[in-house]
Amino acid sequence: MKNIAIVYFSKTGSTENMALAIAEGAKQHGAKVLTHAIAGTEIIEGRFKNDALFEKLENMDAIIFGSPTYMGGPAAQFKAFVDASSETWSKQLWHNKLAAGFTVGGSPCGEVQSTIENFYILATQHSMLWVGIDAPEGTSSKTFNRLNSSLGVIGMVDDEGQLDGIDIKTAMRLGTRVAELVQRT
Ligand SMILES: Cc1cc2nc3c(=O)[nH]c(=O)nc-3n(C[C@H](O)[C@H](O)[C@H](O)COP(=O)(O)O)c2cc1C
Repeated sequence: MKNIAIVYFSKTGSTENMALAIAEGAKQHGAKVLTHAIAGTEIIEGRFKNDALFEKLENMDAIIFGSPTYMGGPAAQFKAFVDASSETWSKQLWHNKLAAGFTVGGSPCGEVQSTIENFYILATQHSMLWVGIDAPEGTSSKTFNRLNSSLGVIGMVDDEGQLDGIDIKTAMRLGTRVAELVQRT
């Protein structure tokens, strides 16, 4: 059985809902999934510290990154995790693992793509293999990937902080896709 980790930060729950949908999609396709929500208690004097998590991540076949978009990029809590991965980077311990990413924003643009680009750079620094979104229902689908992202899954909350069901469906599909592709590695 292949192992997929989903490492994310979420404050008000929408990014977490996307993470859970990705996990569900991956599990339905036979993967074992580790979800890790970054907690404030893991950040000490600005530095993320969780050695046990990094040990587990070494044994994953794929790692999926998620954060809300804050001010046009990942939240500081997620960036703290990214910075803590530098030791892993120096040893290239994530070499050739699959990687993917997801974010949630509050605006149709909101510079949310920048957050996914940030994850992509993280993945390539770690020599990981990036997985974007495919279009299983065709590129003109109105019921999948409504924000038409290719690099990663993007959700947008409404004024009540709620995600659209299509965003959840797209997130689930990313989990499925990563679970399918990881079988080939
Ligand atoms: C400090 C802060 C900065 C934000 N910056 C952006 C932004 O640049 N672009 C955007 O589209 N949404 C922005 N938002 C909206 C959040 O991305 C949105 O509320 C998201 O659902 C929060 O995710 P969560 O529910 O997982 O905590 C911001 C929210 C906060 C609190």
